[in-house]
Amino acid sequence: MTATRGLEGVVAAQSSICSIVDGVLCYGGINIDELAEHATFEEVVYLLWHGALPKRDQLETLKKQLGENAAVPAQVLDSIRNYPKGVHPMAALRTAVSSLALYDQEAQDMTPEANYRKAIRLMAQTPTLIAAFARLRKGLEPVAPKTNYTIAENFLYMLNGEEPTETAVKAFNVALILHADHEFNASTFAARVTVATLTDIYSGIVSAIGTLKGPLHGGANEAVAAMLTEIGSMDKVEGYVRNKLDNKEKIMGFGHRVYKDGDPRAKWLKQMSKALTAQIGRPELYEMSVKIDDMVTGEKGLKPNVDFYSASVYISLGLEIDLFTPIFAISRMSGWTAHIMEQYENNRLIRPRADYIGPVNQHYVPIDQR
Ligand SMILES: CC(=O)SCCNC(=O)CCNC(=O)[C@H](O)C(C)(C)COP(=O)(O)OP(=O)(O)OC[C@H]1O[C@@H](n2cnc3c(N)ncnc32)[C@H](O)[C@@H]1OP(=O)(O)O
Ligand SMILES: O=C([O-])CC(=O)C(=O)O
Repeated sequence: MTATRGLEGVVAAQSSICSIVDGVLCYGGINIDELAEHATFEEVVYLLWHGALPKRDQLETLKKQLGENAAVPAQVLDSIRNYPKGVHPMAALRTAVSSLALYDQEAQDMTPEANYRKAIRLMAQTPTLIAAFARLRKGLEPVAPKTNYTIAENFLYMLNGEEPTETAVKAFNVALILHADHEFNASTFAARVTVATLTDIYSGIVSAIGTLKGPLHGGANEAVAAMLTEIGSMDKVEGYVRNKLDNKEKIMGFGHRVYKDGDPRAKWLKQMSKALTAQIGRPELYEMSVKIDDMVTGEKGLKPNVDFYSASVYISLGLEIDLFTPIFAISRMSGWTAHIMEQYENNRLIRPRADYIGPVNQHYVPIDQR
């Protein structure tokens, strides 16, 4: 038995949710470019969950269900009040989502209908949990969600306690669409492995959140923002990047396990970064990003992934850096729940083998003889 490091190139299961073929990303067979240009995030959620775009009444029903389920149980909100203020919001989200299960009467109901209702609640409540923690840690009261708002509107509204601008909602909607699913990425795979034991949907989502948090995955967008802050100005870009490359250190937001010729989502975020940084009067954030991109692409042949330009987009939207990965989680909740439901539909335990390379023919030695 020979191991494939990091399971590179291993096809682990069949799926009908999302495809990456020759660098083209599609949800339910629809190119991400068309969705980014025309769709709403709610349409994409429906597409991932049902395999087809919703008709008008189906979309209205889903929006109503999401709006009506956005408020979180009071017990969960109260427990968030007691979280240490300095913890990372992804750690807070991991615990908060886990605690949602404690107050969900249907948590252990494994019927497809109950799992679909839980997917709706998870999708609807994740933005509320994140916004509540983001406010409580600053000593501000949480803002209750509005039942008639979209996910993008509601999150920005709950976070800031004021009506979001049309520009912010539009940009946020596109960012949510672009991050919604990505076949067997690490966090989705973690979720599928977890629920393949036939445990509950919340357990799968907690695994996924913990997995997304890492800097090699979703956490990279925060690392990119930290890098832009550390660099600070255009004249420092070259020295910074050269130093990293010479020391063989990774530059966050570049490279990808699947895309070797560029991430199709990055061009959208690059375009948004250009427009939004100009609008807030900080074009240097975009210019520094482009210079880093040119150097890393030119010298290492590594292209920016979805996390690279999303950093300057989110900074432009006035979002705090440590909320970037939780925002990714809001979007990816749609994909995680879609994959969990697909896994349940045709389940088999996921259990690979290890290529054992440890010692053999050893014997038990009594403790005082070791
Ligand atoms: C939503 C997402 O999860 S997108 C990915 C977000 N993660 C990042 O942006 C973190 C930075 N990027 C990386 O760490 C990697 O490119 C990953 C994790 C995305 C992909 O990893 P892998 O497919 O395992 O590639 P791996 O890490 O083996 O890299 C292959 C080679 O490219 C180099 N490399 C890969 N990414 C980078 C990078 N960002 N900066 C510098 N060098 C890099 C590696 O050092 C390695 O070089 P070597 O062969 O000389 O040792
Ligand atoms: O697919 C991956 O490995 C990582 C990624 O881009 C994502 O999860 O969006």
